[in-house]
Amino acid sequence: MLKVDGLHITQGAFELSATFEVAKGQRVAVIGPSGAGKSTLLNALGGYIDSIGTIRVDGQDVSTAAPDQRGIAMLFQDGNLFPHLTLSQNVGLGLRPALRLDSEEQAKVAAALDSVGLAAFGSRKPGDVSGGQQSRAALARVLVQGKPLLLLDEPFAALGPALRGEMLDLTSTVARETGATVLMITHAPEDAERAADQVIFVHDGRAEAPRPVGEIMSNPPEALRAYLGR
Ligand SMILES: Nc1ncnc2c1ncn2[C@@H]1O[C@H](COP(=O)(O)OP(=O)(O)OP(=O)(O)O)[C@@H](O)[C@H]1O
Repeated sequence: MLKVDGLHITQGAFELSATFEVAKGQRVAVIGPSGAGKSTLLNALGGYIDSIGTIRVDGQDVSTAAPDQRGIAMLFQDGNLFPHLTLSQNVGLGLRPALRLDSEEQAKVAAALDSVGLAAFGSRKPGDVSGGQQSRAALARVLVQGKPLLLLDEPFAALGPALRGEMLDLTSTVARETGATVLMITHAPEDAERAADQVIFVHDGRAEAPRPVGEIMSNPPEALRAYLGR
């Protein structure tokens, strides 16, 4: 579903290489030391920074495509909700930046809000809901786009453990329902064990091919063991 071949990214003095494949519907945790290049990898896949090499999504070469033409939706760490817009409007931005939605698009927004348990909260503004509800709205904005590949850059890092777990489970549920493939950066190995099928370990200038989460966590390679402190 995602095929990355000879990807090479340069950011100042930092360089990262990656060659890997991810099958459709897989939930993949991206882990590795701070500064290893996890965000850089996702930003390059999403088309937000330049890279060389080939990125294929569902068989289509999107290496030079604009971010909105890649079949990819990305959720950033802070969720980026606009405080002056309602949750519905914030979700609607995922469909149409100008926010003039037709009735079909409005129905999609309502369905996305419903899928994250916010059906009754669409008319509220971010400041009038809890942090967890804000996270749900940000997730809904990604879901409403209906893209086959979701890239999540530590979207729930600011939440407490219980809420974070809840959001991870919700992400898993909606990914399963929609058949979306998910790549999710996390610093917490327990998040990977809870919500991922596979792990991409990023270190020493490269992103390794995904390995099953149980296998890599129970028998971590040396560099991962050092990172995990085990
Ligand atoms: N615009 C930039 N110009 C130059 N170097 C950059 C730029 N953005 C990031 N870097 C460098 O690229 C490297 C990888 O950064 P990146 O944010 O991808 O790491 P990360 O693994 O996501 O880290 P963290 O876990 O701390 O968020 C770092 O050394 C960082 O300083």
